[in-house]
Amino acid sequence: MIHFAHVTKRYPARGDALRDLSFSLAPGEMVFLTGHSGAGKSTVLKLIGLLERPTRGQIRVNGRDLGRLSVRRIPYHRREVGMIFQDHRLLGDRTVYDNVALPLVVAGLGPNEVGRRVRAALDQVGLLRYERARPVALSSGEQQRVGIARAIVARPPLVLADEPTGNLDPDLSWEIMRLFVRFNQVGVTLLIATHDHALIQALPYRILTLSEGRLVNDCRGSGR
Ligand SMILES: Nc1ncnc2c1ncn2[C@@H]1O[C@H](COP(=O)(O)OP(=O)(O)OP(=O)(O)O)[C@@H](O)[C@H]1O
Repeated sequence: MIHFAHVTKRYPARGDALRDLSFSLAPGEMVFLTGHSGAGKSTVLKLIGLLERPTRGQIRVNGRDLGRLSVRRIPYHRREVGMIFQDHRLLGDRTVYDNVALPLVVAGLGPNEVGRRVRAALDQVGLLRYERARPVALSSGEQQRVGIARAIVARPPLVLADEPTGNLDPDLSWEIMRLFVRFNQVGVTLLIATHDHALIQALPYRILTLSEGRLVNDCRGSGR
């Protein structure tokens, strides 16, 4: 599903954020990406979502060489990659329903299909009753779940999450992880960047560790 081959990313004036990074994720895997602040975790996710381009190396996602993707194909790629951010990035002046509907409206789906899919996504994250609320009226954990519903509403085969539990207490963090496990059980591939060592060690999933832009460990959580 994801192949990085000798990827280097240099931000002008900041040096290399990623250095000669190679790794692969098979379809259907759920993998955590960890490492110190500034290790390059967000940069990996941005490269996969085409929010940034590599300086060197090749990235393939879902069979596509991102370096050869024409500008016309970029929206199709983005539709196949659901992105979840720590700060939710919700539109404050729109309802929960409108926020979740956005990717489908942009994709040109009709209102009936949008309604069906938005309600299915809100149901999955347990927020159907809040569809008419504004995001500010919700708790941080609920806002994060709205962001998750928006990321999965177009049923992407790949979901990326950047510190999805960063602002949440342990109970809410577990709730979010249980959602991810459920998505993974129905075949979604997930790559989740996180600092939360206790959480990821307690789950039996693969853990990639970055340090200063290099992959320094590829192991599995103990699940205990
Ligand atoms: N847009 C940018 N312009 C310049 N430098 C950047 C940019 N984005 C990231 N960097 C730098 O690249 C390096 C890697 O940053 P990145 O955000 O990928 O790390 P991270 O592991 O996600 O960190 P954190 O856990 O703090 O979010 C850092 O040194 C950062 O300052």
